[in-house]
Amino acid sequence: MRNLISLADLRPEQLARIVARAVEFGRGDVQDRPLAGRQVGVYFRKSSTRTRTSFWSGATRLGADVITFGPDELQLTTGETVEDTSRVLGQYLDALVVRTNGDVEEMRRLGTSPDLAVVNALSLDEHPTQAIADLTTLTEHFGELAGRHLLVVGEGNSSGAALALAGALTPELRVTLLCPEGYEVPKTTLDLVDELSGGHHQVARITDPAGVQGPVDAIYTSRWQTMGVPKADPDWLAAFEGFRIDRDFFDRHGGPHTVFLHDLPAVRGQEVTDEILDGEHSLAWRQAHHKMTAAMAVLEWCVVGLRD
Ligand SMILES: NC(=O)NCCC[C@H](N)C(=O)O
Repeated sequence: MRNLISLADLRPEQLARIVARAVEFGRGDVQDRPLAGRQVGVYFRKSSTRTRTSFWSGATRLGADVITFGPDELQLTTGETVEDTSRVLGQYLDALVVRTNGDVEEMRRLGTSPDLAVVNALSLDEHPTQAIADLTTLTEHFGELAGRHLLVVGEGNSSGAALALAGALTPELRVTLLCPEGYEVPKTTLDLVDELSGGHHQVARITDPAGVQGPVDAIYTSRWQTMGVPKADPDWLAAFEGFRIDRDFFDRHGGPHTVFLHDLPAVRGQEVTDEILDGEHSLAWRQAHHKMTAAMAVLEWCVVGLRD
């Protein structure tokens, strides 16, 4: 059993292998049921449309049985420790897919049972399986990531942090994080990017849209209020002026072959216009499909290992 709690735990070749497997699943390449007889728990403390359903559906397609837990259904809510929960659930389950209000460190405590593979399906600070779905979408579309330039626009939230770490593990991919001042990817994540890559990466951080060195190959955005939670500053919207992905932004920083990605859910008209989200350059809906192929590749890697 192997956890997938942070992309920082993966070696570059492991990430590449998981993405390649997800691309295979995207071609409908599921010959057998590698998780037959396995039990996968899905424990979500926060709302989810894509991640919970895609893990559930993906696990079932791989032959596993799935049990789901709502936010208040485990004794964690009544004070049982995270470690004790892990020790017990490890005796029933092979994997536990978790979305919490906590950080990666809390998830690591849940991942202490050697018999239970814990998968981070979004923590406060990172969304690793989203980044795997994103790299899968880009790899499927472009054939390879080498030489491509991904522009990540908006709040430096859990998806942005995961993409920064993905950039550290994929030095052949250029990743520019364009986040408004005060809403950037945390410095701890950027330090981790340096550490993981030994300084050999193409992850850059800017706060002014005029600083984008385009045309880029992919423009990615995410809703501005992470998990729909209102921001503390009543004037926060002012900081995001110029960050909406509309036709003008797309034409200024993209080209005829540039694609658009969004982790969804979208707040239409805010971080992206309908024209772009539904337009011919949008891969956002295919990207949503790859939530499932990524989930399948991650579960297979965690529980039985990927075959070469
Ligand atoms: N695709 C997803 O997993 N969406 C969940 C929300 C992620 C998004 N960045 C948000 O925090 O709003």
